[in-house]
Parts: sequence; C-alpha cells; structure tokens
Amino acid sequence: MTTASLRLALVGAPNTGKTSLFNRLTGSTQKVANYPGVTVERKSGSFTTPEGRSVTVLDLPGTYSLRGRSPDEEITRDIVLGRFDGEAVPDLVLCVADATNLRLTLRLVLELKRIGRPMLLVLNMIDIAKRRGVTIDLERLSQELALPVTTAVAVRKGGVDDLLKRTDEVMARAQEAQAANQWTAPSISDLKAAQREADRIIAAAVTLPTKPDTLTNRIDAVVLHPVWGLIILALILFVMFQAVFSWAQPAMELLSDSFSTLGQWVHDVLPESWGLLQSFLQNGVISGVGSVIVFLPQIIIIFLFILLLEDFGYMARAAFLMDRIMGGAGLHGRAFIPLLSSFACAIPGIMSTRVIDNPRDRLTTILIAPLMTCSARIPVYTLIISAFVPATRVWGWINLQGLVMFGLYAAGITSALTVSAIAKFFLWRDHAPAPFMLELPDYKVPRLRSIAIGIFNRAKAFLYRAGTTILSMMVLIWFLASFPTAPVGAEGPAINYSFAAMIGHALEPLLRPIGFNWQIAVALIPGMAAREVAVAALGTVYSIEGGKEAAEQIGQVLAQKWTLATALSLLVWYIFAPQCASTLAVIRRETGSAKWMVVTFVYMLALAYVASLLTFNLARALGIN
Ligand SMILES: Nc1nc2c(ncn2[C@@H]2O[C@H](COP(=O)(O)OP(=O)(O)OP(=O)(O)O)[C@@H](O)[C@H]2O)c(=O)[nH]1
Ligand SMILES: [Mg+2]
Repeated sequence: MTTASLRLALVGAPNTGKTSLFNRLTGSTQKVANYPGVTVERKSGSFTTPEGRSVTVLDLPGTYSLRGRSPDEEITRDIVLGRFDGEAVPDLVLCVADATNLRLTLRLVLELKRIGRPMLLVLNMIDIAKRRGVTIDLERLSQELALPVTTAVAVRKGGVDDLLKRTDEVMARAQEAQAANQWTAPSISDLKAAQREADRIIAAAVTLPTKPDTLTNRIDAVVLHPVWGLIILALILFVMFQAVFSWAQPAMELLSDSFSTLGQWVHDVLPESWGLLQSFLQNGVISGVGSVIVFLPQIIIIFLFILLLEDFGYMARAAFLMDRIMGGAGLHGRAFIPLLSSFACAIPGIMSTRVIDNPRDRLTTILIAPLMTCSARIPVYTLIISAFVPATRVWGWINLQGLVMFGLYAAGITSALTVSAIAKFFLWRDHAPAPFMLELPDYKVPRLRSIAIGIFNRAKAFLYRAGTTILSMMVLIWFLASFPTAPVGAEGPAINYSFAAMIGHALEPLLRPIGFNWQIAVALIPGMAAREVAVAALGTVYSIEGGKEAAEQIGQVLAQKWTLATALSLLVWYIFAPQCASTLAVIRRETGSAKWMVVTFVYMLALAYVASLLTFNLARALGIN
C-alpha cells in the first residue's frame, strides 16, 4: 500500500448529492441545496478508508457532459482530464448518480469511461428510490457498464459504508482498471448515441414503479401555475419580511439591552482617570460592534426562510416562474439563482453566475447582482426604519415596518431589472437569450441538519465580520472621532475638533444636496469595507458626541437628529450605492478585467446620488421634514 494520498474526484450531473457525499466523507459543511448548480468551485477535503488508505477527495460542480459549456463545467472537465493547473489526474473517478433519475448521469458515465481512469458508480439517494418502488439490478447494471456499482444515502449516518468498502476494493485493483485516455469532445450526435445506449441499459437494469410519484406533480400544478404560482411567490416573500420584523424584535431588544448594560458596566467599573480607555471600550468597541451584532436575529430568520425553501426544492420553481419576467428585462432564466443568492451576499451570487454559459448573459447578471439587497444592508435598513417608521399595523394586521422593508427589497429587484433592460438595449440589442433549461428537482422534506448547518455558517460569517472588519474599522473611527482632543476652553462637543469632523466637514458640501450631514459623511467611507460599518460608525460618532447620555439607543438619537427627508435619502442611497469593496474585487476577478469593476462602481454611485437627490428634494417639496 502506498503512503501517498489517493486522489478521488466526485463527478456527476447537478443535484445528485455530490456535495452531500463530500460532507459525509470528510466531515465538512459545504453548501448543499435542492437545486442544480449549487457548487461552482472545486473544494477539497480528506478522509481515511477502512483499510487505511488516505484519500484526498474533490467536490466538483455538477455537469451533464465534459464539453465544458459554462465556467463551472470547465472546472469539472479540467480536473477530470488533468488539465487543471497544479492538479494531477484523479486516481479514481467517483461518478455520482441520483438513483431516481439515472438517465442523464448514465450518459455522462459512458462519456467518462473514455478517459480511461478507474471508476466507481455510486447510486446515491437510494433511500428515495426504494421508497418509490424503483428497483435496480445492480449486477446487471455493473455488467452492462463494465464498471463497479454501489449505492449510498449521503444524508444518512452509515449511508456511505458500502461506498468506502468498494473504494478500497477498486483501489486494490486500480492498475487493471486503467486505460489510455480516448476522450474527445463529443458532438451532438455522439451525445444522442450515448443517450440511446444509456436508455437501453436503464431498460435492461431498472424497473420503475407502476405508480409514479405524483406528489411533486400535484404540488407543481399549483406552484407553477402562471397566476397562482406568482401569487404564492409574492406571498412567501411578504410573509418572510413580516417575520423578519415581528419575530426578531424580542431577541434584538434583549441583545441591545445587554450591550447597553455591558457598556454602562465598563463605564462604572473603570476609574474616572482612565477616561480614554473607558471611551474606547464603551463607545468604540461595545457600542460600535454591539450595534451590528444586534441584527443577528434578523439575519437568522431571513436565512431560515431561504434555506427551508432551497432544501424543499422550491427555488428552482421560483426561477421557472420568474423566467418570463426576467426575460423581458433581457436576463437569462439561469440568472435567477445567482440573483437570489445575492440576497445573502453579492459575492457568492456573482460566483454562482458561473453556471450561465453565455458570456453576455453572465456579465449582465454580474453587473446587477450588487443591486440585490444583501444581508449587510439589513442593519442599515432596520436601524433607519425602526427610528423613523412607527411600528403600527396597516389594516390591522400588516406590520408597517415590515412593509417598508419589503418595499426596499422590491426597489432593489426592480432597479436590477431596469438596469439589465437598459444594458441590453444599449450594449447588446442583437442578442437573444438562449432558451432556459433547468431540471426541476423533486420536492424533498427539508433536512433539519443541513438547515442548522446553513444557519450556523451564516451566523458564523456574520459574527466573524463583526469581530474582524467591523471591529478594526471601529477602532479607526473611534480614534478619528476622539483625536485631536478639544483645546482648553473650547465650546460644544469635543468631537467637533476631531479628525472625523474635519473629514466629515470636507465632504459635507458634496453630500448636502442629498441631505446628508457630516456625521453621515464620516460613516460612509469606512462603510466601504462592509456596509454594516456605517451603522456602527454612526453609533460611535453619536455616542462620543452625546457624552454623558451616550447610553441612549442609537435609533432614538437618529430620530432626534435627522429629518425624515434625510432618513429616506439615506435608505435610497443604500439601495444603490457601491458600498462594498470586496464585491468590486470579486467582479474584477470573475470578469477578468478591471473595466467592469469600474463600470459597476461608477454606474451604482451615479444611480445612488441621483436617486437620493430626487428623494430628498421630493420629500422636502412634499413638506416631509
Ligand atoms: N433523501 C436523500 N436526499 C439526499 C441524498 N443525497 C443528497 N440529498 C439531497 O439532495 C439535494 C442535493 O444535494 P447536493 O449535495 O447539494 O447535490 P450536488 O450534487 O452537490 O449538487 P450541485 O452542486 O448543484 O451539482 C439536497 O437537498 C440533499 O439534502 C440522499 O442520499 N438521500
Ligand atoms: Mg454540490
């Protein structure tokens, strides 16, 4: 037995459970969801087989063929063929199939055989196949394909035991299983021939139940209905935003009170002569970082909804429903899931545009993804909404704050569609998007474990940001807002003499037309590191300015210091402004040029300024002050 690590690659059609297998084998927590195109990168992990072989396993994007039609499929092709930079060909190709739907994976298996690498076919989701009464003659299948075949249930403990055993067996005979690489890119007629062969093998080895699964069809009859479907989609989103405000409230108040108490405690415990440290801890660290962490309950609720819908299998349906509307705006149906992922954060959203094969369709999607309301905007929106929108109910049952939040999300979506329509009109009028094809997965009962992991990962990322980017920005802002100290005998709050005030006042003339004061100007620049920083920065600036009454809640301070017109203008600013440096960096990486990064920055900034200018002046003209 060799001591060098064996290299194993997970290859298969999209949504067959490759990442679930990867997680089960390696103990990782990579993202799993019930729609095609979740994985768009190569991920590696390791484990040891029962016989003690150490294995490096690669999780790859799903693909129907090695032709490499889109950037994510190219990654899979290059790894499998050994063309990926710094990566040797895999020692074993683990071909993963959905046991309830073998057609497309078997065609891929026939193509993969031409590479001449040792292979093992895994029929995953055998639990579902059994429940539905699908019977598969494994011996016959193995004979027909001339390959070893095993079954697995990636999501169940012990569900990969047989797979591990078979991996050892195959590796022991790996030398014999090798052959020369005869792969060439298949033509359409090659694919058709392979599909006929796959269908023949399925007819020989698989018996389908007499009563096919009708639950998925019954749900789809309602959910995909051209009218009911859209109403249901709108209702789901509506309930989600209502929940974000109503359910999160108690937890947020608890967190907010805890941070105030902590701040007060630090204030009381430290001797008066330690004023600088006192101010640093209370105003910089606790009030700054605390003002962001308070939003954790909202982030958790929004992700609970999104993850449940993803795992249930609804998201691919939503993409299908939105295809017509998106097509009208010049977007490909495949853009839906990347745009939806951008609700979490534009960065994974932009990365998941890799599933779009046409470069123009992909670029349009990348350009508008930052307009979708990412979760970093939630703190900014919530802070301003809670300070200025009364928590009353409209028609007795609709939470007004939730309604405004819904409106802000809708504004983000509408503007994204508009920008796409404009881009299409001016840049590529002659280009018609290719027809949209997406396999609709069967509905599955959401798995508690993967929902929990998803929420945990999101919460961790959020807290990590609070502890790193946001904390370090807060230290900087506290410093800028505290130094230089006020000269002896000076009047007014000391902050008026600080660097922060100097910077803020320098920028103020530019921002006054849109209703921003110098404190907002100070918050916007560090807000480029992460949007939430703006909230924390306002917290720090106002709490230093407030002096003794600093324990007051930031929301109450804003309600006193800003006019409603300013608040509205800032909300609108946050819909459009390119307030995130990491997103710009990812645009540069994914488009391979600085050009599109600059284009995004400029168009979003222009949009933000004009929209805020209109909002502020309109609000004042209407007498809202
Ligand atoms: N019941 C059951 N569900 C499974 C099994 N394996 C995966 N799933 C579910 O199938 C869905 C897809 O799983 P993923 O692991 O994301 O599939 P993937 O092949 O990585 O998908 P892509 O990255 O999009 O190619 C998820 O909802 C999983 O929970 C299984 O063996 N049994
Ligand atoms: Mg995957």
